[in-house]
Amino acid sequence: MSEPLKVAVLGADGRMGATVCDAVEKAPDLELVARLEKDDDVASLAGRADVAVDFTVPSVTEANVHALLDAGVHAVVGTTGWDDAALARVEEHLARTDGLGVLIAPNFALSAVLAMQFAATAARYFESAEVVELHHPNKVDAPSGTALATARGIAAARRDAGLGAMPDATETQLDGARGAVVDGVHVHAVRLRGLVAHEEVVLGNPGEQLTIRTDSFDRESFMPGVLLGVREVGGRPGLTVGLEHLLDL
Ligand SMILES: NC(=O)C1=CN([C@@H]2O[C@H](COP(=O)(O)OP(=O)(O)OC[C@H]3O[C@@H](n4cnc5c(N)ncnc54)[C@H](O)[C@@H]3O)[C@@H](O)[C@H]2O)C=CC1
Ligand SMILES: O=C(O)C1=N[C@H](C(=O)O)C[C@H](O)C1
Repeated sequence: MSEPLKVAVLGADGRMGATVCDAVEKAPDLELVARLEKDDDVASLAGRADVAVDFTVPSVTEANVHALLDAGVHAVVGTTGWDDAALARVEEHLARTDGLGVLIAPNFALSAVLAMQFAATAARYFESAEVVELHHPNKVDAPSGTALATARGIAAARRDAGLGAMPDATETQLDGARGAVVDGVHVHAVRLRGLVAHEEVVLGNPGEQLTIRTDSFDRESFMPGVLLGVREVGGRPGLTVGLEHLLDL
C-alpha cells in the first residue's frame, strides 16, 4: 500500500477547517499532519505536507497560497475573495515552481457546482435571470463567492448568445433594493440565523419561470469535493479554478 498523502489545514479552528480536519482524519489514504491557525507559520510546512487546504478569510488567503508555493506544497482553496488579478499572480508564481498545483473552488458541494452549470446552460433561453444567495449570519463576505461565479457564468452565456440587457423599468429605488449588479446580473444576499449555504437562480420568460436551487444543510456537503481536490491537485500542475474541472460532468 502506498504512503498516505500528508495534508495540512489552514483555518483549522474555523467552521470549514474543523470539518475538513475530521474528514481527512477519517480518510485511510490521507494523514493530517498540521492544523494551522492565524499567527502560525506556513513555511513550517516545507517537507512536512504534500497538500494544504485553505479555509481562512478573504484578506489572507492569497498570501497563504504564495507562502504554500514557496514551501513546495500543493494548495486546495475554498476561501472566497479571489479576483482576476489575484488569480493571475498565483498563475505567475506557479509557473516558477516545479509542477505545483493550486485548485481554487468557490463551492465544493456537488449540488452547487451543478446549479452553477445548469444556470449557465439555461441563461441563453430566458429574458431575465437573477441570483439570490442565502447564508448563515456569521458569513463575513457578501455576495457569496458562489453567487459571484454563478452571475458571471450567466452573464458569459448571455453574451455568447448575443442577448442584451435584461428588462427592468426601475427608475427610483432605495439604495440596495435591487441588490448588487455583477456583469449585468442582479445578485441578492440574505443572512438568516438557521441557514448554512443556499442559492436560488430564477430565470424568467413571458408566462414562465425556471428556478434552480441548491441547499447545503450541513458542511459535510463540501467534504467529498474537498477530498477529491486534495487527492487530485498534485496531478494537475498549474491553476485550476472550479471543481467542475475534476468532475466528469
Ligand atoms: N468553497 C467552498 O465550498 C466553501 C467556502 N467557504 C469559504 O471559506 C472561508 C471560511 O469559512 P468559515 O470556515 O465559515 O469561516 P470561519 O470564520 O469559521 O473560519 C476561518 C478560520 O480561519 C482562521 N484564520 C484567519 N486568518 C488565518 C491565517 N492567516 N492563517 C490560518 N488561519 C486563519 C480564523 O481564525 C478562523 O478559525 C470563507 O471565505 C467562506 O466563504 C465556506 C464554505 C464552503
Ligand atoms: O461562507 C460560507 O458559508 C460559504 N461560502 C462560500 C461562498 O461564499 O460561496 C461557499 C458556500 O456558499 C458557503
